[in-house]
Amino acid sequence: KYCSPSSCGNIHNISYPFRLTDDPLNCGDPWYNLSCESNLTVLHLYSGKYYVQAINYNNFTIRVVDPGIDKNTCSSIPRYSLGPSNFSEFLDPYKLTTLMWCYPRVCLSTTPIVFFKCSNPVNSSMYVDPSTCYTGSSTNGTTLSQPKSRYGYVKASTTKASDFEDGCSIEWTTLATMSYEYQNGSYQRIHEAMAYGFELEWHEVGFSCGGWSFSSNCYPNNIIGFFKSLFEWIGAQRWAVLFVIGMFFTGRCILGVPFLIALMIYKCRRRHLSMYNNIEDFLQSEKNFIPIRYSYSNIKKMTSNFKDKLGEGGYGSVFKGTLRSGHFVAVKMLGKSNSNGQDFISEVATIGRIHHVNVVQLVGYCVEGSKRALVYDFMPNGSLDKYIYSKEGSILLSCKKTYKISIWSSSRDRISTSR
Ligand SMILES: Nc1ncnc2c1ncn2[C@@H]1O[C@H](COP(=O)(O)OP(=O)(O)OP(=O)(O)O)[C@@H](O)[C@H]1O
Repeated sequence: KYCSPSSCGNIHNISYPFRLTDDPLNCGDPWYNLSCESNLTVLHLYSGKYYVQAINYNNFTIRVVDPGIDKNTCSSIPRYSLGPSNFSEFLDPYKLTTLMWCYPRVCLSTTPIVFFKCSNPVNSSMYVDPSTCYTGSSTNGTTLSQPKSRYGYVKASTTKASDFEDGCSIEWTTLATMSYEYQNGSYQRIHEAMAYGFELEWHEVGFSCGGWSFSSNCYPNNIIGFFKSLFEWIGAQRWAVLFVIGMFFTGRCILGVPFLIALMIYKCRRRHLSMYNNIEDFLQSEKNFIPIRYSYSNIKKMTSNFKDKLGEGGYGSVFKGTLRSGHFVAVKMLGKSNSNGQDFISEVATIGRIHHVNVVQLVGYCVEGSKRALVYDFMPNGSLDKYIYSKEGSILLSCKKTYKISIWSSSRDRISTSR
């Protein structure tokens, strides 16, 4: 219904329900096919081909003319025979109907034009002698092409059985849209009306599918009908559908990848944040016991940018540092920590609380993002294990002293060797 209009010859507005035979299948209604032949728009009616003169979409009428009629040649006669009975009397969406228009002063109707052949001359006002048209005078009903024994007449109105004159038979009929006053006029007027053509009406009103409709097809109102019309629609719009699917997947790729990256970053940050939260919560709850908190820049400063490395333990490297007071410290950088900061928490929670002459003192700590450090008193003689597990011959401690230290030592090995 929404296809752009087609055109052929003088007819430029061929649109729904009409369609040209070459138009796309989804355009127009197949019941209203027109063909374009030698630049003339043709309507096929029964076995005849009629030239379309005009299509009026406001009053739903199409005007056609018989190709045999030439408006300048009075002797031209219709090529095809057609009568009112060929058209529906009802408002039928699939059939054209004859029509009658009545204006305030005049009524126009699609009138049957009946061509008679009679064996005797007829004296009736309804029977018009066509020979008057091209001879200028009556030749008693004979036309130039007719044998003298037969008399030709034309009657422009609906013909009942009682209208038949003796010895007359119908040769052929055609239609012309004309007013009533033309019906009783001369053959010239009747010929003019035939050259104007006849109007037929189509009916869009009352066209209801009652189910799933697609283009001019109607499908039953059930699931199968729905899918049939859906697939037909997809078939007709396949380029648009392919475009939308393509856009969908392209969009997914373009937007999906950054979205995935953003999601991963978010998840990662959440994990780290929860770890930091664990530590911060612990520090808040234990603030009465725990030692000084240093910033990471403090740590860098006190270790002169991690210049002097003392050793490497299970959790990271230990560097020598100096506090502002001049006091030496050992700074343990917790690098290989477990994910939720438990190692840091347990170290601070245990060592931070212990104040014993034999246990190395935790002076402070640093928590800044993923950077964590523990600051201990510096033991100038190094780790106890250096003495306990030293190679044979280099033992500096007597057995008695080693035993004494062992008794005093806690589960941790940070015990002052200076004692
Ligand atoms: N307070 C300190 N004073 C001087 N040196 C230290 C101090 N703490 C650690 N060190 C040095 O750093 C090294 C590593 O210490 P760290 O405590 O990290 O390791 P560890 O005791 O061997 O193992 P773990 O990580 O399981 O405790 C020690 O061997 C020692 O030489």
